[in-house]
Amino acid sequence: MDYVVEMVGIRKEFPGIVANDDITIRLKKGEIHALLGENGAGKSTLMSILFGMYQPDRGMIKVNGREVRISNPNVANRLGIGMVHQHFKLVEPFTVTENIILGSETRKYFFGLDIRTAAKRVEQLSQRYGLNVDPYAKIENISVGMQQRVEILKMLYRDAEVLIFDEPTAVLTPQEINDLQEIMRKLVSEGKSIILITHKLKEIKAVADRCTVIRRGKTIGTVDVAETSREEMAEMMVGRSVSFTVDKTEGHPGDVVLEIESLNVKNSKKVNALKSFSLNVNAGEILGIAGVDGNGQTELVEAITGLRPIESGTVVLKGKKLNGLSIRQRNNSGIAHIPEDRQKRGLVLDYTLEENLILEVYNQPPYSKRGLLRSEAISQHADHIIQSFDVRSGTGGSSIVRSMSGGNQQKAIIGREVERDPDLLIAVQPTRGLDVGSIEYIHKRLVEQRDKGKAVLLISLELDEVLNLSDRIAVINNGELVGIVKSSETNERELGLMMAGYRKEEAAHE
Ligand SMILES: Nc1ncnc2c1ncn2[C@@H]1O[C@H](COP(=O)(O)OP(=O)(O)OP(=O)(O)O)[C@@H](O)[C@H]1O
Repeated sequence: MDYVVEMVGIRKEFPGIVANDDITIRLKKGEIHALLGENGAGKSTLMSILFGMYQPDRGMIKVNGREVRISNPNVANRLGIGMVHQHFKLVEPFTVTENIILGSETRKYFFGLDIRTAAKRVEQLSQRYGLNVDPYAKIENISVGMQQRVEILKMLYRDAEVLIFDEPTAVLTPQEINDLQEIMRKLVSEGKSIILITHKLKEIKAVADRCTVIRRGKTIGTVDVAETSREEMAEMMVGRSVSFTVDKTEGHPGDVVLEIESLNVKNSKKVNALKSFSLNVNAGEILGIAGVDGNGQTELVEAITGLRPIESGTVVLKGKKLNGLSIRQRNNSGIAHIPEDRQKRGLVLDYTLEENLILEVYNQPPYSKRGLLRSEAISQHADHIIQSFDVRSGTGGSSIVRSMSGGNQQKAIIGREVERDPDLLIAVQPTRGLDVGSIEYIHKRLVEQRDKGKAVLLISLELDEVLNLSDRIAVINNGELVGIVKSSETNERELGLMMAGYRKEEAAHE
């Protein structure tokens, strides 16, 4: 059998946890091979080993049939292995070509003598694989989807034959996801081989040939994707059957909790991002915002939470005007916020999990008394959240958050915010990067919040999630409210049209 990469019996231990415990995965030439596993199952660790960032404690790696030792990423590159990380590693003020040659530049390139030759090669690669990237564009001026293509070009420029994608669609819009899938198909049709880490079973069904499932550091098996259902893969992954729909009864909305009236807000480029935007969210309801990324959702959340100034209009929470209040004052007024960017806004990565779980309340009893932190209360609080939200990490509350898997970081934030018992819970992309088992769990917790009488404002780019979870859906387009629909009376098609700017009545006739 023609395997381009074989990883056999890989073991990797971190303090307090065996991240990879005898894992085996074999990649055939020209296939898209999905790597599926729960949050913290050990996928990123395994791929970091293949990319030379970690050394395995045990096990063997073969590339094109030859046993190799991959001591660092340069060795991986030389062996034809490239990786697109979850968080891109690009220099914003540089151009596409400059970013691509960075690290592989010869003296010639460095002194700017031959950027043009490099740009030409970038252009050729871009055309060959249908990437459509302008070699001279600056990174700061191109979309996230384009930036990802630059990362792909970086691998191709270094003649990578094996391409590792670590949750590549987590940051993409639905259209960009389709485009990326096309690109992947093109790459394998030209003889490249792909390992795709993803939690999205739909995507695995759409593009992958085979799928290796791991659970808690161990290989469960490798299956042929065409012959395996989504349910079967989910069950292999979490060890129990998983429901893909949200179980919820009819909501019982109460009084208005959040009142937004004629809100005008500018974005970072000083362009109007919200235009006379009005919306109410009631107690006991989940109101979902549906929209293509970049249509004002981020600015809306920032205006409510105090991260962005309001030009005009009002934001009122339970009868109290929030305009002009500080972020802390708003927090104390009853707002909890699960932010879009968990690493930048949600966590202090070099703090412990315990410390992260009291970020907004560390100065309040029972966590501090007469200016002193009370470690026992802080530990108990952390243990409670770790237990009830199934947050997995090496050494519990004392784990440094940076070392935790992305999904477990997210569960920690959600636990922290829900436990604050807010009147309004703003959840932005709450299940981004989470496995299906955790998504099911988080959805239940959000519905539980609703049933307890909280107002939940959900912002998600996953239309499935908005439809499944919300009671009412507000569609936003270009900073304006297109309309509000009941989720029980709409469907993906109608929402899609409204997201493109059609009013509800027009969408019905399209
Ligand atoms: N550098 C490290 N130091 C200590 N523990 C680590 C380190 N890297 C990973 N871990 C732990 O190893 C386990 C596996 O993590 P890994 O990131 O490989 O999981 P994953 O399957 O990629 O998860 P996710 O889907 O959430 O990204 C986790 O419990 C994580 O906390």
